[in-house]
Order: sequence, then structure tokens, then C-alpha cells
Amino acid sequence: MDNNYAIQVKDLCISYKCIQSFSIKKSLLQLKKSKVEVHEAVKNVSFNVKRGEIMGIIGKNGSGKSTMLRAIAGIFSADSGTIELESESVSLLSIGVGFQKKLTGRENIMLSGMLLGFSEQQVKEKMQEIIAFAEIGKFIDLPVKTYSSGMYSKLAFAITAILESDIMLIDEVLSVGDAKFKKKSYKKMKELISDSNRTVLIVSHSADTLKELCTSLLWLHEGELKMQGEPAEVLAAYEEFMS
Ligand SMILES: Nc1ncnc2c1ncn2[C@@H]1O[C@H](COP(=O)(O)OP(=O)(O)OP(=O)(O)O)[C@@H](O)[C@H]1O
Repeated sequence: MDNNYAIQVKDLCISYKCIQSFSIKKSLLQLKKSKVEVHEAVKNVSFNVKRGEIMGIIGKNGSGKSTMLRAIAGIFSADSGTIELESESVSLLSIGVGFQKKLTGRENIMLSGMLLGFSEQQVKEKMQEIIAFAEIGKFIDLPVKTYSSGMYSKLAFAITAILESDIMLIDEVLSVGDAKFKKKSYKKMKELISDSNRTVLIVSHSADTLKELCTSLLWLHEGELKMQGEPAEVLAAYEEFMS
């Protein structure tokens, strides 16, 4: 691993295998078996991220951004290629990932914290700060399945923001929550980003967010790396392509 880099991705390929099943009647009549459809979501992508870099990832819907972030977080495994991380302290902030729906918010804080590699004691010490940041009131002691999507993301953001990790992967969550929370989370994100030892990948469809926060941009198109470089340059090429 090159010392300058926090993340090194080489020839990464990830595909989804979907089973297309037929009704029993159709299967018997036409002797059809279920068929496996393979969809290549990330195709041979290579890039490096320097320590302290804030890299934005853009691309139209379905271009493989979330899939790649989840692979870097260790949730998905690659079909081929490698992902090398400088630190084991990695957190993924993404709606719909990470919470156990039957557990309460408080229990999920403990679980998420421990999955991020913190000890029970360390999470306990930060518990009140996380709850205060999340601002979801009495819902903190109710199962997460009762949460609105805004409450869900507020809690997810609070956990990631307060239990700081060396590598943060942010998947399209800076625009959630109500106006007040959005402002607060944006401010907190800028504070976290200002630490030159922290490396951040941000997936967003907001050109303004990417322009303001990122030091570089990566453009994925239909699973392939289309362009990587200065935010203004990549955004201009992307916007022209999409128009
Ligand atoms: N669980 C899944 N099973 C099968 N295919 C999937 C699954 N999740 C994603 N895909 C497919 O993989 C491709 C990449 O999806 P992904 O969610 O990574 O894209 P994205 O760039 O993050 O999109 P968006 O901007 O809409 O969030 C898409 O074609 C999508 O349909």
C-alpha cells in the first residue's frame, strides 16, 4: 500500500446476480428452470484517494455509485479487483443500511458503534452526545421501524458524525432531514472534513454541495469510470453530457 493513499481501488468489478423465476405451471409446461441474470454494476474501476482528500462521486441514477461505496465499506464483496484501505476505521453513512429495525434507536447506536470498532465503554461515553445531536426525542427508545425517513437519517448522521472515523463514506444523505437539521449536519460535515487526516467520499447529485465540499471528483457512467479530476472541470463535462 502506497503511504500517501488512504484508499486504493484497482480493477474493481461488482455484479448482482438476480434469479428470474417462472411459475410452477410455466416451468412444468415449458421445462423452464429459474434463470440467473447477471448485472455488472461496477466495471473495471481503478482510482486512488489521498489521505485527507474529499472526493465527490457523481453519475446518473444506476451508475454504480452506491454499489462501489458499499464495497469500500466492506458490505459487498467484489467479483474481482482489489480495495486497499489505510485504516480499519471506516464508516458508511447511507439510508437503509446498518440499522436493525426491531431494535430501538439507543440499541442501534450501541450496535453501530461496536460495528465501527468502538468499545462498549467508548460508545456509552458518546451516547448522550449522539442522542442530543439526533434530536428525535422520545423515539430514541422506540424501535427504528417506527421512524420516519427523516428521523432515521438524523440518527444515522448523528452516529457517524459523533463517532468519528478515519475514512467516511457518505451516500446522498446531506440533503435529508428538515431545514434546521440540514443546516446543522452540513456545518458538522464541514467541521469533520476540515481534519486533514480524515478521508471522505461523498456521493451526491447536488453540484453545489460537491463544488463546496470536495477537493476532487470522480464520475461514474454505467459502471465505468468516465472522468476524474478537479470538481469544476468534471462537473462542467458531466453537466454538458447530461444536457
Ligand atoms: N440489490 C440489487 N440487485 C440487483 N441489481 C441491483 C441491486 N442494487 C443495485 N442494482 C443495480 O446496479 C446498478 C447500480 O446501482 P447503484 O445503486 O449502485 O447506482 P447509483 O449510481 O448509486 O444510483 P442512484 O444515483 O440512483 O442512487 C443499477 O443498474 C441497479 O439497478
